[in-house]
Amino acid sequence: MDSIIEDVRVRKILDSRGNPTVEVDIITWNGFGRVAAPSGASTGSNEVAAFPQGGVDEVITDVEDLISSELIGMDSEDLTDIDSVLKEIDGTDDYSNIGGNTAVAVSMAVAKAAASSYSLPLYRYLGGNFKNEIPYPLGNILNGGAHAGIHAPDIQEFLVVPVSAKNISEAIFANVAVHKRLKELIQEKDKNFTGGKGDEGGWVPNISNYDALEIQHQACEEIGDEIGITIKPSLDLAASELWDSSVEKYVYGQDNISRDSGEQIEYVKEIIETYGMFYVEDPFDEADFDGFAQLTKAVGDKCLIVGDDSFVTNKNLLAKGIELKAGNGIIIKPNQIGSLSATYETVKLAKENNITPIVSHRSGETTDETIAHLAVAFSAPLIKTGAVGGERIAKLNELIRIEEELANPSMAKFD
Ligand SMILES: O=C(O)[C@@H](CO)OP(=O)(O)O
Ligand SMILES: [Mg+2]
Repeated sequence: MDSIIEDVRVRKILDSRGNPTVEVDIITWNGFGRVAAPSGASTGSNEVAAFPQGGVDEVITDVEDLISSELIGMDSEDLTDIDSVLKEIDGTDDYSNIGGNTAVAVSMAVAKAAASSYSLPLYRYLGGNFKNEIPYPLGNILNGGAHAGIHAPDIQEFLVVPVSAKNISEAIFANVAVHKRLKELIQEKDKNFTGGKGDEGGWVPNISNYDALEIQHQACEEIGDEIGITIKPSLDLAASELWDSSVEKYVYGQDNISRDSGEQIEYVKEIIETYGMFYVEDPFDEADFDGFAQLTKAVGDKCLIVGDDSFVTNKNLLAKGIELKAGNGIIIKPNQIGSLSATYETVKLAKENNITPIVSHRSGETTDETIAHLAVAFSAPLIKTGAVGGERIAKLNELIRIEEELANPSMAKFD
């Protein structure tokens, strides 16, 4: 009774890029859940459709009534049933009628409302009482590619992980210390740098990919020595954005260099070895499972090789990746797949096969903090959610609050 859905409200709100997105409220007899959907700029081609053709406005005018008439009276605890109902209402394979962002916001808001109906935080409702591990934050310190303007490095994300931090506060402040130091190092390389930032709050300088890798490494070492924590560099190459199928090459415009698949493998391998990369996401085009497999075989024992656009949080694509050994990590973004139940199934399959799940934000975000709860509930050892910026710190600060609530908190362990 406490968790029966009494009302569903959908509204149009702003995201961090100034684009419209949906926010959903689910009201139960004794609870309330609110979730806003994020959106990507470098999206995988197999992601579900974010919105119907008419965009967020169509969701508000047509879709809201359809959803609320079906969901009112259902029990918010029956999430898999509710996710099936949403799929039925939509009637397509990719949520192109109601929008994957609408579906996922409803799905996650239903889970939050169920948790709230029993006065539980979401991470505990989903993960149970014994959860006590906090994920390490992957902080974004320099932005390039589709998250930045022209003359930025081609590599999309230069990230850092404070792998020996003892608690989340130490971890988060280590990341921002690197972010701050990096600004000083950029100013030495790019005399015209005005302090500009990209979509995820990392700096956007006019420097080469090589220079960016060098100062990323330097900033990690310097801050690590100063505060006594090991901080490791990481990358998201978002290589589908670099792949030009007409010439079958990865095009690095900022460096004026193109690499074929074999050269790309060598290039990424060399970067991992030279800089001691902890984590490398999307080093190849989303369809190049063979490239992923070769790199994983060569350096997968010392670096996480992570699929984002290749897997799009889809358990069937992950199953193919497992079979081909195309990576040892998977990015988890609920809005790529359109429901919390499907997200969970993918996480489960990953864990059963020793594939590390990394819960992640999108480049277009809101101040919604739900993914912080998901990362704890799923026992994901890493969360990728930026280092600075209101929509990024919403998740990081929530992790500080969650850690405070846990009985015997510890940082996550890597298997
Ligand atoms: O590629 C990525 O991993 C993400 C988030 O960092 O970017 P986007 O949301 O633009 O897909
Ligand atoms: Mg990515």
